[in-house]
Amino acid sequence: VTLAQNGPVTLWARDAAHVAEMQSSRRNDRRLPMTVLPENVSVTAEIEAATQAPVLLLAMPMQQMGGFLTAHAARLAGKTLVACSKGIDLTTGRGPTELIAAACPDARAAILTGPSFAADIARGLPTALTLACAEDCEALQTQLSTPTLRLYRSTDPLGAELGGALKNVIAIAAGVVIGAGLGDSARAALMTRGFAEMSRLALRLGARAETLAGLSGFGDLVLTCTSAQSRNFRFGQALGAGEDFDPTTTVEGVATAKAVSVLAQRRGVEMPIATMVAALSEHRITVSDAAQALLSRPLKEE
Ligand SMILES: NC(=O)C1=CN([C@@H]2O[C@H](COP(=O)(O)OP(=O)(O)OC[C@H]3O[C@@H](n4cnc5c(N)ncnc54)[C@H](OP(=O)(O)O)[C@@H]3O)[C@@H](O)[C@H]2O)C=CC1
Ligand SMILES: O=C(CO)COP(=O)(O)O
Repeated sequence: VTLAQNGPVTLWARDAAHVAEMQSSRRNDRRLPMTVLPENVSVTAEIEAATQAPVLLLAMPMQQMGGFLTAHAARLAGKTLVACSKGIDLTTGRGPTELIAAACPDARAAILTGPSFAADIARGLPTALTLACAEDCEALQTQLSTPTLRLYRSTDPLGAELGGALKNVIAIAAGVVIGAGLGDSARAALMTRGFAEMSRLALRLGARAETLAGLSGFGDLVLTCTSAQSRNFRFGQALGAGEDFDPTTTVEGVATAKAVSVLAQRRGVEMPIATMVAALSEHRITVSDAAQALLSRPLKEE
């Protein structure tokens, strides 16, 4: 919706019935209710039509991306593929740009990530994001920025994608704290120690500290841990309150917590909060046992 201010946009979706509905109503009531699609957004179910452009934005749940890339690898060769997903693929332990590089080595991989709710961007509210690509991406930065969507460029896609993936895990923990009535002070402690463990893993994997401190890391951590608009936060809140949560809602932090626990263990990086979130999401531990386990860790220097 926001990119349509820069020129024509083609929106592809996999479900032909949903596409027909969007073409006639000019809205995506299933996914982004109340938003009218601008006239120069054409909606199609034909992947051929959607892959004519040189720049393609991939916006799907992380655990679906590997299958999509493999299925359409031939069509995606030579394109600039901008991942908008946040997470770590459970099967391979890879982030979005690493998945793209593995499935489509001839494509240019970039990631667009940072504090932003789709509904806010569509309403034209001011938003700032990180656009990261291993190569120079100044032209792409200009192409994808709009009067209300301000992109900062980075040459550290690994750091950007790890920040975006890991903040969802900490947001679940923040939601648990609030849902269980453990208080705002506990949430602030979890966010800070969460940021410490996000940075510890990311730096070990080769990311840059300044990327973690930027929009894609710290920025998105703050948004997701403090807003009830976040699905990861709300999922955690339900978990903390012992309530059910709609299983069809995309909650990226659940699979990512599992993937992170494996990755951290393999690399010998301590990630106590992510490990607790993985255990809580799988109901292997109670909220009070998780809180107790975190509080009783040996005292250390900050
Ligand atoms: N929503 C937000 O505010 C933000 C989301 N993101 C990230 O974007 C990613 C997607 O999230 P979001 O759009 O909110 O999730 P939703 O669950 O709302 O929508 C998922 C979309 O992906 C489509 N999809 C699912 N599986 C496939 C597949 N195998 N092939 C093609 N399309 C598929 C769905 O199609 P269908 O309708 O047919 O099911 C749907 O259009 C996540 O990684 C999320 O973290 C990042 C920033 C903000
Ligand atoms: O990534 C997001 C905000 O930057 C969206 O968060 P949720 O997926 O938790 O809704």
